[in-house]
Amino acid sequence: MAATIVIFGASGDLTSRKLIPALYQLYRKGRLSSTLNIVGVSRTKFTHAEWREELARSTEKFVGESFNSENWEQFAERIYYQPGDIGQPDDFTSLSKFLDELEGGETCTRVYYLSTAPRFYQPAIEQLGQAGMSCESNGPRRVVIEKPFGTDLKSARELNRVTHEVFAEQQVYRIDHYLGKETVQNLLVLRFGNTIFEPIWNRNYIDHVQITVAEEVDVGSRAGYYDSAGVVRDMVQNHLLQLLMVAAMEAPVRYEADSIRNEKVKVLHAIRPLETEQIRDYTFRGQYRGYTSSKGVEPTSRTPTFAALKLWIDNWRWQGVPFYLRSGKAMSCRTTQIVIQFHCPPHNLFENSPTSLGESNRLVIQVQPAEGIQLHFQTKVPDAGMKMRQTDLNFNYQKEFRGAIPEAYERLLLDALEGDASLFARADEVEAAWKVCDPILEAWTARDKPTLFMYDPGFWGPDECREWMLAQGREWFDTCPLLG
Ligand SMILES: NC(=O)C1=CN([C@@H]2O[C@H](COP(=O)(O)OP(=O)(O)OC[C@H]3O[C@@H](n4cnc5c(N)ncnc54)[C@H](OP(=O)(O)O)[C@@H]3O)[C@@H](O)[C@H]2O)C=CC1
Ligand SMILES: O=C1O[C@H](COP(=O)(O)O)[C@@H](O)[C@H](O)[C@H]1O
Repeated sequence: MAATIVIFGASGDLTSRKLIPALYQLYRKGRLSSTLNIVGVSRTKFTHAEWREELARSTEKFVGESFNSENWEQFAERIYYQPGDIGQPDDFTSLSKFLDELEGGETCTRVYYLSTAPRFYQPAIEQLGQAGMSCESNGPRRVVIEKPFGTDLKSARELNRVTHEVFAEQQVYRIDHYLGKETVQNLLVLRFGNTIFEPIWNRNYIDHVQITVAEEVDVGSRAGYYDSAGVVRDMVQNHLLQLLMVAAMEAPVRYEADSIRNEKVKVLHAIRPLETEQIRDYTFRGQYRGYTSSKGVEPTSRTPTFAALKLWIDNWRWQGVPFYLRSGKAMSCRTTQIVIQFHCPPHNLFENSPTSLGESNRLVIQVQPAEGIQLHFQTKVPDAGMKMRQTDLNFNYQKEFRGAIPEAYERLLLDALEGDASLFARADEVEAAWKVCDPILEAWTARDKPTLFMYDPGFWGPDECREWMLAQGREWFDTCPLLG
């Protein structure tokens, strides 16, 4: 079936940096229908040709060597631009007419991608409804909504309510680009496509799980947005909780959107709610030195750029196993990793048997940038009695498959066009994620809020966070992945 993707926020950063490069890569790989049209909408007065020229420049910059100008010219023939303001109903009438003419009245899949500031999600959805553009009489109609989906539980519920007045839930694709990352999907394969991991993936063998999303970059040019959001809204509510769900969920019955999302949301429901008096013991907030000098940030800002949480999942599998989540900007290196830390052996047979967690088995899932998996285990040192040493088995995606790892947006855009919502968040899922985060956000802004610890850029967050872990007999896995 023919398809049209309509991008609201056409002149914006996400469109030029991620969406169009991803669509171009899909085209280059022959994965897009030859009848796909791409229509950009924003207020800037581009002609079709001007927008194509802009995109040629940005796409060349962002896809690097894989850019081919001949190929681009063919791809660009299907790119159109329609100026429009989300606040103007007439602009939706004109857009609807333009799309109908472009599609020639044929049955056609339409995907509306909301890549604008979050305050425009609700009006854009309402306008699409008023213009009759969600009606599926001439083919499927879907809406992709970028993150953040709300700023707390109340606003997320309201956005869901408004969305559901116009689109049925199966038409709604709430994006979290971490779910489009190859290694996150590989975690599903690791867990449910093998027999050896599932029997040990529980409280009997696992001491704790660490999920780290460390960024080397600071807030950069997004300081204005970031200062009102902070790390919990920007990273924890979405990306970190998604990683936690995939690591902790039960096996879905089928690889199909609702089976997967049913299991994921059960994990969120099982997270023990943090009582106000526990927030001080179970959460940790930090800010990198120099943050308040960034352009767009209040000099007195107390916005956290670093967070660490200790969460418990109250179910049969995970009882007694803490999940540590940590994320921060301006840290030592860029790394997203999930560490499954196994218990020490129950009996010390050898002279230097592992007696600390740091020496016992550990499975490290490197989500990015050195995509891969490492298993740390003990081996005998040759010719040295029964002395042992920690070593690892190392699977590296790039070495194994010798191809570039596709951008998350490639997979997600293709899935949205094909109607597969498995890697998108469902309404109840985003609300349940806010239910986990709201008490933290409230306690962190209350009068007697916990200390905001400072850290130097280029480190693993505040020293006090390391000490907090050590006091629990555990250590953060502070290792930058080896690249190349
Ligand atoms: N950039 C990124 O890396 C990421 C972004 N996101 C999310 O994606 C969304 C877009 O982000 P980003 O591209 O960075 O934002 P930008 O500020 O770069 O772009 C916003 C876009 O919205 C358009 N716009 C603004 N007002 C209107 C209006 N009244 N009617 C129609 N269009 C309008 C702007 O164009 P014009 O002024 O021409 O109208 C522009 O194209 C945000 O929700 C963000 O949170 C999520 C993850 C990463
Ligand atoms: O959604 C966001 O994600 C990016 C990090 O994404 P990654 O794919 O580069 O890991 C983060 O920098 C940004 O603040 C946040 O809004």
